[in-house]
Amino acid sequence: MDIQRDDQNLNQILLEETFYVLTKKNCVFKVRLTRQGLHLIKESELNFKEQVIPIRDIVGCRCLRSKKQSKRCVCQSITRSTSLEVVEETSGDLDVNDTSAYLYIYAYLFQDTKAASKKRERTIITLRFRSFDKFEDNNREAQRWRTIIKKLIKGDIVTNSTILEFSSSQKHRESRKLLVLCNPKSGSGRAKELFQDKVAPVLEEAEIPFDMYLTKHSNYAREFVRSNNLFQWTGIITVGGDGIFYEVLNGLFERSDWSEVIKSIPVGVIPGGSGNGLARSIAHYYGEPYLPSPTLPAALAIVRNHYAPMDLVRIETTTQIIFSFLSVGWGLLSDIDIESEKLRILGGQRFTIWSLARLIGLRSYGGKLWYLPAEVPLVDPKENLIFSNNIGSNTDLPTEVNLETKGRARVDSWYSANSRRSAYFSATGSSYQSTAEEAVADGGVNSSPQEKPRMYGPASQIPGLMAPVPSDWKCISGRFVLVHACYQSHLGGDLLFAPDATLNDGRIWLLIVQAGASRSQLLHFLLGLSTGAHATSKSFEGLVQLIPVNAFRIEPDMSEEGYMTVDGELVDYGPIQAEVFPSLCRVMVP
Ligand SMILES: Nc1ncnc2c1ncn2[C@@H]1O[C@H](COP(=O)(O)OP(=O)(O)OP(=O)(O)O)[C@@H](O)[C@H]1O
Repeated sequence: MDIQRDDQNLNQILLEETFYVLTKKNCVFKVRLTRQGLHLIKESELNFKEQVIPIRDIVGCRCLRSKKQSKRCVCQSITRSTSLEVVEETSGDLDVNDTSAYLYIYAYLFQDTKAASKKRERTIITLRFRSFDKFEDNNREAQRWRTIIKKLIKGDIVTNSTILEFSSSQKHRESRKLLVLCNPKSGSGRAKELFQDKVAPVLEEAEIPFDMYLTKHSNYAREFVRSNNLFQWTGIITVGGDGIFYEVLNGLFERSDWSEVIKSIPVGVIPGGSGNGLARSIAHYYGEPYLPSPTLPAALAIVRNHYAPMDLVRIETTTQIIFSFLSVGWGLLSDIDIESEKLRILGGQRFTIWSLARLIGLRSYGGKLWYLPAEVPLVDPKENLIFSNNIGSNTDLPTEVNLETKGRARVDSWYSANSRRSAYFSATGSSYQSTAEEAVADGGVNSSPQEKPRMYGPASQIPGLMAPVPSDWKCISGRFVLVHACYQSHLGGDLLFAPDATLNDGRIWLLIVQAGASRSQLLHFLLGLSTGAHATSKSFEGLVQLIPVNAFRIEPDMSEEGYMTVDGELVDYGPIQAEVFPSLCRVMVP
């Protein structure tokens, strides 16, 4: 019953208007706005067709006016079609003869024709309000639609009384401002361009301002978040790989006000590095198409104002405390990650080549592994694995839809609104801080790098690293090819490590491969990591264990040398322990 009421609520008509397509005789569109989305209902003499643009696919909308046409050159063909150019209503360049108000609605439609070809397509719907003689009246109508659409995108409650409230001249004002920290050296060194070309345009469409800082050196982002007043921003975005996110996260825990910050300021990630495990995992949990445009689900996550709690893992080594969001590694996978650094120039292929090299010169490491098995799952992972809100848009919309209200005689030859080709308007108040400029907003970033900052964060619930392990922990001792823990589904863009993991399942997924496996078995295991087959296929039984745990400790044989990594970053080789803190921070999700 509740569901039915919800459905009715979703389909309640909030706004409705009739528009016309003047190029097609007698083609009338009824456009309705409901909590579910924008309904384009085509009514012609012969048929009736409804297409819905779900609210969750809409990133933003803006009201514009048509631009004054530049004077015709005498040599210009009079038959050349003039495309509509639009400007802000405050522009001195507007066409005063056209009193229409144009509402541009930007959407990224989810298309799920075949499971293999899920994708999002950018579409612009243009509604031309022209029923009144005066621009002010047309604009009031357009602004009313814009305000309500923006409220729905943000997830605000829209009632009949709020609609009335916004039918006056009240305009939507954006209250968000983001801090963007970009590592220009990550991946192939194109993270800044990636942000400017792929993400900034979506933020502009959503009219979300941001301040962007480029990191100048390793640990820059960490120092930045540790020492600046973060409350001037409503969210922090990292652009780069998992390394820059790791810096930001640990910088947050070096603040005495960490608890308030992680509760009130969500973090988001734009994948631009060579290791993008977190971004890939978030797209996976929410059923968002990741390839060929990995930045799009991340950009949508930022504009949608949706946050989800994420587990963090507190790591203790003999020298430091770390807060980790992705992984702890010892053995084969860490060796490949760290030692292939010297082949960086090869891009992603470095991992494949070094995997083969490491299989030929296979190593194992002696030591002890203790773990505390996870109790009954906090949530059923199967229920939670893919949480997709994607309503297939069921649309066959072109990339532009231009509709107008009936009204005054046409004053221009209309069509071709902003499209993929369009230049973007600058978002109000956004700033780019170049590498040449001082990035220090509050003057604190470069202060005393020698001083080791204190790590705050929640207190450990398990005995310290040097204390005996509790009796209910299990122990495996011997030689290991690898022990790798991960708390996300994906360890990297194409490594499906823990197929059942979710953002906040309260679990660490511990992968154990003991010595004794043949090279060919290990080759199959490494190949299986790309699809998750290592965890699901029976052929790996006895070779590979994937155990959900709440905490673990590794004590390597210190007479041997090796690598240990946390979130892909090298840490001191030696005893290490980890415990999960469920839902400790909030991340932006699509
Ligand atoms: N301006 C900079 N110059 C050099 N190194 C930087 C700079 N900014 C950040 N770093 C360091 O680069 C490291 C890797 O960053 P990131 O994860 O963003 O990219 P990546 O390509 O995925 O890296 P990797 O493949 O090494 O994990 C981080 O540990 C960070 O400390």
